[in-house]
Amino acid sequence: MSARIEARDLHVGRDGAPILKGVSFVAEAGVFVALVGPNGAGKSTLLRALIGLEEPDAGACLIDGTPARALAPIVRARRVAYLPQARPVYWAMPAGAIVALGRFAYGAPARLEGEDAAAVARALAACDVAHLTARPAHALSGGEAARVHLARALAAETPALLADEPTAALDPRHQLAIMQTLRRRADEGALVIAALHDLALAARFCTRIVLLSDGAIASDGPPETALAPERLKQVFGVRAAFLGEPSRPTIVFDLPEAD
Ligand SMILES: Nc1ncnc2c1ncn2[C@@H]1O[C@H](COP(=O)(O)OP(=O)(O)OP(=O)(O)O)[C@@H](O)[C@H]1O
Repeated sequence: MSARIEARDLHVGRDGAPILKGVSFVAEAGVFVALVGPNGAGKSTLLRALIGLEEPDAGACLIDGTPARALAPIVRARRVAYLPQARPVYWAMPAGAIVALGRFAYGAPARLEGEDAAAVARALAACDVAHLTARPAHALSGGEAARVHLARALAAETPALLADEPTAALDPRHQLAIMQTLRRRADEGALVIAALHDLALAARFCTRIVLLSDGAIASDGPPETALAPERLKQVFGVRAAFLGEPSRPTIVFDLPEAD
């Protein structure tokens, strides 16, 4: 399994306003990258641009060396799975059918067989949603729906997986289980990039943190340097104290003291 995703001096704007202002980075197979930053920093825009859903104003996004927007959607879908931040479902589709969509790019028949069925079963188990497959997707709880949509992305078993807030709305047990699953995917050779707000989870499970601030990379490296307290103060405007074992950190945040 190989995957390489690259942004080269990427500029993306909307309605004449710049959102990403010269983002450059390369991520390769076998790494779990956390993309973190304040609300509005540009994390979702960057993930969308990396897979070709945003047209750069300047610069480029490359998937395995090819501009993302030049890849045919079916080819791109076999290389990169994407979990968007917004996942609305307005109709009574069974949750199991949503997960099965993860095999669509491989031409899977409506009634899954062989490797397609096995991949879906693995994803259902990883996201603890096998008991929900017959339920209509629009009638799931927020966390159940989030896990079903992640299972859809995991079922594709692509060399790269880009996930926008995969742990949002999840209870603590499922947050840990999902982070473990993503970590395992990377250890097995996939490239995983996840936008995350929980910095303690990011520091615990990811070996590389890309900290985005106002459309640019403020730091990029291992958790201990990319999430150093002075960085967090600069970027998030909070005081941060790391507690506990480095392998299982807890972070306590405080608002800055009044001058
Ligand atoms: N369709 C749009 N039109 C205009 N501006 C937009 C649009 N979508 C996003 N933006 C702006 O682009 C900036 C980056 O948004 P983006 O969703 O990428 O941020 P984010 O880092 O993912 O934020 P969050 O943590 O809140 O999910 C924000 O200022 C946002 O208001």
